[in-house]
Amino acid sequence: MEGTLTARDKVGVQDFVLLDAHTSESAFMDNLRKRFSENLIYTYIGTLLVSVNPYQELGIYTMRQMELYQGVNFFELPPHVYAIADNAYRMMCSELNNHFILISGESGAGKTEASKKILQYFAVTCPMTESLQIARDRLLLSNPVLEAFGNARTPRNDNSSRFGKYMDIQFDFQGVPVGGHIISYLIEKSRVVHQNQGERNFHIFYQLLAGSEADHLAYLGLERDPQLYKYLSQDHCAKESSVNDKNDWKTVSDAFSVIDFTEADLQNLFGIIASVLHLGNIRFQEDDQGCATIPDTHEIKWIAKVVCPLTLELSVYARDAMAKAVYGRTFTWLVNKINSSLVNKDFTQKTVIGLLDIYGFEVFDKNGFEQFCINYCNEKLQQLLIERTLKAEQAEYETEGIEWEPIQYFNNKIICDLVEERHKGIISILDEECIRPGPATDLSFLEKLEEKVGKHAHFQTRKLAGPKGQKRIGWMEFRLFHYAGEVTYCTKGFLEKNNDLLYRHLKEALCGCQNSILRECFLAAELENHRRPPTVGTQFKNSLSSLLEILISKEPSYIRCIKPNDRKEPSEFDDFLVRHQIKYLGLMEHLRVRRAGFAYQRKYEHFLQRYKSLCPDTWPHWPGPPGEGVERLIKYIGYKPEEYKLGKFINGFINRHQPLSPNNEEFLVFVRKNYILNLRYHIPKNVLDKSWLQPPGILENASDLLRKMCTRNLVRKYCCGVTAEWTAMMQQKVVASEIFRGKKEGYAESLNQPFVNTRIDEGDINPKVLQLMDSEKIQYSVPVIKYDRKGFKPRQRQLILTQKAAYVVELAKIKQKIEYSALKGVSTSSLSDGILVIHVSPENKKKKGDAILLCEHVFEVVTKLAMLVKKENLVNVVQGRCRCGGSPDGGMHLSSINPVSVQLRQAPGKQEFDPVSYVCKKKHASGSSESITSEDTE
Ligand SMILES: Nc1ncnc2c1ncn2[C@@H]1O[C@H](COP(=O)(O)OP(=O)(O)OP(=O)(O)O)[C@@H](O)[C@H]1O
Repeated sequence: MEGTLTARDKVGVQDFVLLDAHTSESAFMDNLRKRFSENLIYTYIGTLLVSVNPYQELGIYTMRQMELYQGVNFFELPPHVYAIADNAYRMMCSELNNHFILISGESGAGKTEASKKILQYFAVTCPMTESLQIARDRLLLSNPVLEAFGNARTPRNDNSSRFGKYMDIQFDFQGVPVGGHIISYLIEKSRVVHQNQGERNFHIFYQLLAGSEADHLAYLGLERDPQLYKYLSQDHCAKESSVNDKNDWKTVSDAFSVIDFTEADLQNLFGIIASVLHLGNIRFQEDDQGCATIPDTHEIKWIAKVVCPLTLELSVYARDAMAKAVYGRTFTWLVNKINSSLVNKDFTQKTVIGLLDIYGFEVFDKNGFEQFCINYCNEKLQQLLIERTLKAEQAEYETEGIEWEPIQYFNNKIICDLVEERHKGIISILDEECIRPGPATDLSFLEKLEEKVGKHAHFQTRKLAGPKGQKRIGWMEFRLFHYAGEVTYCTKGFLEKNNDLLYRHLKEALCGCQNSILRECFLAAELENHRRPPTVGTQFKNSLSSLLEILISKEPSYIRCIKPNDRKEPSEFDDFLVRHQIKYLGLMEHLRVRRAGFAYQRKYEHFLQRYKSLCPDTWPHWPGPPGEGVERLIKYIGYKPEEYKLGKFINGFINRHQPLSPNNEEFLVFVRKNYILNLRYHIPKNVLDKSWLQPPGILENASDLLRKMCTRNLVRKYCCGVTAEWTAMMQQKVVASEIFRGKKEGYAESLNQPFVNTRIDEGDINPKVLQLMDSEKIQYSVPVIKYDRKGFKPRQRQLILTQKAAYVVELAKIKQKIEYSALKGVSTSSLSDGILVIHVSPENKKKKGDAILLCEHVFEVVTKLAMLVKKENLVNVVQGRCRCGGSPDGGMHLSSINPVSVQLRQAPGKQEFDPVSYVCKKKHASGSSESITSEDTE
């Protein structure tokens, strides 16, 4: 096989494993350079693909090329990113397991391009049904949208991803791509308010200005020139970009329409983008008391009214913090929105191929908190690579009993621990500094680091470095010796960025704002929650740990991208730069492991299936055990003994159901170890998760015991986490189930909506009212009821209501009309009409009548009302619609309703009852707000 490969590939070797001088870095470099100069940018190390960015279009991504690689055995064609994609896809289809492709390399090395090529390959070559074309288009078109909002120009890359991206492509049992899911990691929010020399803000700002219609810009209060905006003009080069913003705007706009964004979504989204630009242009002046004032309120009218007695410096900080928070959360909203358009609603089992395109290792002249996070992420991914290749491969040879010379490699776990270890690592120390009382500063954080990790071999500061090293480290800096090289970080801004705080009153303003995207991003519940949110560092650490969990349970493929020069030039191969990347990407170590082992490793069954036609004894069918068939086949072809090795697997496998004996002993140990090791990645996550890794026959008893232990543990954990409020809510849910299960529409959907204690409170009403508000506003004084476990508390609130908000008034009427002792029962219809009727005692009825409510949370309100008056049995779920008068067809009988039932008298007979339209009609008739008070109706 090797011979044919070499003959076909005249330029160097297309698999580094075939290099004679496989330990020589120079030989590796020569091969890479030689191939690059002939525009052969791809080379394998076994199944790992090394890709060198050509910085030019090479014509190697055509339809013809895609067809060529489709379904062809991995080593039969020259190396290509399509071969990696195809291989993962074929394995997924034949072995029905999940895969991921990890694409790594430094900024500008070609990761995003590689992931796009893979996505295109699947889109073109996978089987497709007409109805699923939309899923495919959405997968493809999510890219330009995410790039517009998450990418920016940096000195290293005109289209640099400033967020990490993991995308799952889901396939059905026929291998058709049917959906997807994207997880984003740590978008670089600081870029919104500040960019270094030669860099730009996120593309979308420039695209909107360059491509949007003039009247759209006017509507947003924007001018076309980016230089007019402080957040876009810091580097004085916004216009000289090689990026074509106008064209890109068109692409992005077209993409939006495919991925399910409504006009309203887009209006809100670009309203936010415009607001961020206006926000950046707000200037502050100091008044006599040292407070900041805003001399020119022109911009404010485009955003909102903001009044705050802050100093000049704090005002600038607050403005920028707001811009960052708004952009960051809008980006998360965007990813969620794209996900909802990619979701596949058919819940049959899917297999997935995940694509991980995450920021590469970064070393700038000045490195801050962002670089610290990015490089920590790269350390974690290197750990994964070590675990899954270097370590795993060596362990496998050992298990298989194949002769092996251990390979030395640097295990970077020590650096991961330095950063992430609980209570001891840099992130914990930073968190402690962020929350401790007293004046914590970036400098005090640095001092804490020196005190706590000063002795670590991979950490250094100016104070700790000897006289020689001192000059190269500043007073505010610390240095980490990463696996990829040393990086000096400036601690300035670490505390602020890790805290990522937003003034409460700004949050309040955002919670109540009219833009529905922002209202989704800034929930009122956040203001009520007084617990400190996890810091950015801790959130990032947790999300990386979840990412690794996702990856570790899948079969890996790797693409290592290399950047040939810093000037984005085609055909320029900078030896120094490339050598450095080869080193830190661990390519030589990887090659040594692959070379010491065997380049091609397959299970006996798969090998035999693929090559059985080469030997008359195995063709068309080998009757015996596959291992023996392979041996026969290989001897027939004429391989020398040193050219192949057969693993032990096979004898043990055959005798796996026999009692323990030397024949199967090793196999059973291997199976046990494998199962336990695998099990740790498939442990159920919560008490409802009933999944469990299928055990091999010999481990059924052990697996059963383990499962019980695990369930007990999860139950204990669950019980420990149950609060008094939660218990109370669960009791309410049980009552709700007794009342509604099987009787009322929408009950099943209501199950996962939590009951809350303060449903009818200021916080709840205001956003609702605001949402419903239209131009016609009326001042309205209304008693608002707050109910909690102690009972109802009336309050008087001055609210601004519109007609459409009248249902709030309806709800408020209860208090005016009835006392709880008078409550005799509650009725709802079996439909999802949101209507409930509260029946009162006959004496009360004379005065006030039953109360009819239109309410969004019927299940909750009815349950709580019933429990409050201890009359669960008196809840009546009536079949059919609410009708006035009699109800011969079984609808809800409302004839007992007294004065409030003016509407009933006005709408006699069996007409449908609609409180909202009634109230609206009534108001229109009188033309005054009083017309909808209960006094009036009486
Ligand atoms: N296979 C390729 N063929 C042609 N040009 C390429 C290829 N790969 C990358 N490039 C060029 O290099 C540029 C940078 O590549 P890309 O954006 O993929 O880098 P990256 O590794 O994702 O960087 P970052 O980490 O900054 O996001 C691309 O915009 C494109 O111009």
